[in-house]
Amino acid sequence: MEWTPEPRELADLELLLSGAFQPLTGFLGHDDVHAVHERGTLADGTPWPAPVTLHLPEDAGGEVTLLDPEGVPLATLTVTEHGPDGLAAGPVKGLGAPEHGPFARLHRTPAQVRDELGGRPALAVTMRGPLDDLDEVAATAKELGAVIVLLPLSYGEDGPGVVRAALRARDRLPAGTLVVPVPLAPRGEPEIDLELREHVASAYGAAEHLAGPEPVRIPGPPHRRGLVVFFTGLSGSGKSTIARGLRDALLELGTRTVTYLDGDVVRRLLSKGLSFSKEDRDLNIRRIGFVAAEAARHGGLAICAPIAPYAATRAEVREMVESVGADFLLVHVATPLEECERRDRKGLYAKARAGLIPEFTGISDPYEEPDDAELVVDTTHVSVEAAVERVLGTLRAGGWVR
Ligand SMILES: Nc1ncnc2c1ncn2[C@@H]1O[C@H](COP(=O)(O)OS(=O)(=O)O)[C@@H](OP(=O)(O)O)[C@H]1O
Ligand SMILES: Nc1ncnc2c1ncn2[C@@H]1O[C@H](COP(=O)(O)OP(=O)(O)O)[C@@H](O)[C@H]1O
Repeated sequence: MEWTPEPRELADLELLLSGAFQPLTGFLGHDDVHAVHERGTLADGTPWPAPVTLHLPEDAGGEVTLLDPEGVPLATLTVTEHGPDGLAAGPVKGLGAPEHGPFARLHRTPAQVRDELGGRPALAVTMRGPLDDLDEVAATAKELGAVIVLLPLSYGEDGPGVVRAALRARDRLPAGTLVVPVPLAPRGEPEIDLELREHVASAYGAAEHLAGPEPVRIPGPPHRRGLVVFFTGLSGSGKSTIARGLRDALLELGTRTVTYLDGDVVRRLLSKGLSFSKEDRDLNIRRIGFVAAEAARHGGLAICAPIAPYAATRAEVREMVESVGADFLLVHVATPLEECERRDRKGLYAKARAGLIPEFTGISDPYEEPDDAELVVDTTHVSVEAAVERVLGTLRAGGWVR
């Protein structure tokens, strides 16, 4: 079978294939993960600081071809173990796919770098942001008589920026300084992260390792940050009416760019042909989330108003949006079913009751009430203007709109 791992898993795969995670040659199984957690070693006692794991779907086994998000086969995994938690272990073998992505031309395997060093001692500096003390790096290298190898840890959105910082630093360090991006995803705990960086540095031939300072992250002010306002609620609850009112109010203010993902337009274009089965609804919501996150990635404000009946799928969209550095605001339009049905603007509830529309949300299909909404609006006794004003008030209070 074929499988596309998550971005973090793909980053680990690249390090397994390049040899940067030596002595590992594949994803870890239960016993190794357990030993790593308990003792900071693999099950056989080899020091190793962090779990390197992969989740596969239940039915996976045997040989699995691992693909990148664009479908390019990267490696084969021979599954030797597949636990009930989905964790799959086994050795990986690269398929020689050409690397792409920003600064791919700078990537080199540890063996290539060790070759280039030709036995000279190396001082590796792993970086997640700009280096604040280049003099110290230069002095340490001089003391050791070592070549400086800058290893920008290029995983994630900030990756290209870290590589640029390394290239700038190289220009101010002694001639011969190397820059080799390494897509090492950060681990949750700083000490584990540091230990893993040590391992990677020594794989690249370093006699000594310096860890660059953690980047200082100053998030932009909320009115410049991307934002997705995501309305959820039953059909007829008032999502589209409030969403349109919000869009118009924002356009009148003129302080933010607005992308409005109208539910009907989505179903006519982006999600044309999808049904109202759980699977298709989930796909519809993921598509909406994907487009909204792209709009928010560069500081835009996106408004979406689908029913989005499933909590897990809404959570996925929240995650997608937050992973691009934007904010996510869930607005539950909590108008009760009786009121939606009384309004029955499109006559759909009557048809659903008569059994003419199967799987109709609230009648013959589930709606999972959110327990994580930033704002809840029941429109039963509220005017449209007042409902819009409540959302706008939340945006003003959070500083997203000025
Ligand atoms: N079976 C069934 N269940 C619910 N809704 C149905 C169904 N069939 C058609 N419709 C019409 O489709 C609109 C909901 O589409 P969404 O894309 O928002 O739904 S979902 O989020 O994918 O669940 C919804 O529009 P709104 O009234 O604007 O919510 C309905 O008019
Ligand atoms: N406070 C309110 N906010 C939003 N809609 C309201 C409100 N009060 C009454 N309505 C009416 O409820 C209906 C909601 O329909 P719509 O916005 O299409 O809902 P949905 O998009 O959730 O299916 C509209 O006819 C609208 O005029």
